[in-house]
Amino acid sequence: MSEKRKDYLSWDEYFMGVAMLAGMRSKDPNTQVGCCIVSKDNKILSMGYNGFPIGCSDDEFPWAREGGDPLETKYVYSTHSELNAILNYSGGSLAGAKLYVSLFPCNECAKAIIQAGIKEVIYDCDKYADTPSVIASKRMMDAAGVRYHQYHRTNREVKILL
Ligand SMILES: O=c1ccn([C@H]2C[C@H](O)[C@@H](COP(=O)(O)O)O2)c(=O)[nH]1
Ligand SMILES: [Zn+2]
Repeated sequence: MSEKRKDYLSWDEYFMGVAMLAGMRSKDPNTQVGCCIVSKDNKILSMGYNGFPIGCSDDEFPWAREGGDPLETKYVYSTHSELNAILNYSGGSLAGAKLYVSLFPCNECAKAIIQAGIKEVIYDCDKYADTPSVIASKRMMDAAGVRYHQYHRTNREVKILL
């Protein structure tokens, strides 16, 4: 009898891979963020990516990062991947869940994560670690007992023909 496969994805690879795949739906030209929320017993509960709210056209609202008028930048309109994933969940409580995300959550997402009862955050990139937003995020998650740690990249290449 043949043995079971040995090179299957680990749970972390699987969930971070799903988060990264979700991020590939983002229309943000600079930073695409994906998120995957998982139950304590490793079941996927919800996913999300950064984008504009329903009814706010990707073609009409601005994707710019800078400009004299804040109303002409994406920041005042985009819904973050973590918030989308939390809001996309229609199954009841997310208490005790884990959240995989490709970018460290900002302070606004940290508030939503804490209030949803999510207990663990696994993130990939932390490129805004020095900003007040991420410093505040870590401060709030520390105070609220939300654990966070960086995903350990395995450098496994996953090829999917679509
Ligand atoms: O917690 C977060 C923080 C940011 N995002 C999204 C919001 C924006 O669409 C991009 C960041 O764009 P930059 O050009 O790198 O400033 O990331 C998120 O989804 N979650
Ligand atoms: Zn955020």
